[in-house]
Amino acid sequence: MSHGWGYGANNGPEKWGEDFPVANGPRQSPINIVPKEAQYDSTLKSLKLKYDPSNANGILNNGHSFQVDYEDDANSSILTGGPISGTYRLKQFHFHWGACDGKGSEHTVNGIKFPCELHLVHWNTKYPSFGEAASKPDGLAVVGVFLKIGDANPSLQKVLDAFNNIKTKGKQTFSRCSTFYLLPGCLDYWTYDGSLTTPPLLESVTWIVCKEPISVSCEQMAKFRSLLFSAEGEPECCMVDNYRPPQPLKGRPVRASFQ
Ligand SMILES: NS(=O)(=O)c1ccc(NC(=S)OCCc2ccsc2)cc1
Ligand SMILES: [Zn+2]
Repeated sequence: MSHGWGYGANNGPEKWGEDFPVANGPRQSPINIVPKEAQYDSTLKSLKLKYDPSNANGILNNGHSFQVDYEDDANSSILTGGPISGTYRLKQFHFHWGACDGKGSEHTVNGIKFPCELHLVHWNTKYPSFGEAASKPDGLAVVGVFLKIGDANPSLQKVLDAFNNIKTKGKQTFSRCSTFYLLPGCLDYWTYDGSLTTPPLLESVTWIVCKEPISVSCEQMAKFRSLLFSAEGEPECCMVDNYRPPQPLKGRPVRASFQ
């Protein structure tokens, strides 16, 4: 792949292995979750998420998705409990979505795709930085939340209202949005050992996928699809279908925090 990775025919997920051989590794993400095959584990703790909106740094169109970055120099927005031990700091959150409501999520459930999936990215504070943690098997923890079509999501709307300023790759703007309200009411989850779902595809992620989706309206999904992969002045390329398909489980256990 001579040019940067992306989601097109020439640089998409089927080609990533050329530059990132770990793409065919033993613990790649996402996966298809089959609830009946998940093992209930009564020792799994409940998720503890503490998010402080005041350390949100702003929203960036990074050319693959948009992400809301967080100040991660203190334990103000953290994940504890769940399947992890210790304290993981929120670094950013972002989404993956489709060109239509029938696809877009990275994880699937019984082969079902959701129109969108939220990823809340955290790193283990036993390491000095995200970059260090990203190369360790217990370095990262990503909380995945499915979005399903329904009522408009007021918490999401705060992020979408900033979209006119970040239409093209490289644009960023300020937004103070509270991550906490992007979480579902019930925090039952599945968990398994996996990887980043985009290059460099590092196998350092403890995945925590919430069973309960949050809602997003059709109009809000249309707003997601108004962003561009392309930079200002380049031929316009709509930011849609920025998801990697499920990868082989290769014998990994998927545990459930609920019966
Ligand atoms: N979709 S995902 O949640 O698996 C996910 C999360 C973070 C990233 N990458 C990030 S935040 O990279 C920051 C730069 C970096 C530093 C060391 S390795 C990557 C890629 C995919
Ligand atoms: Zn992601």
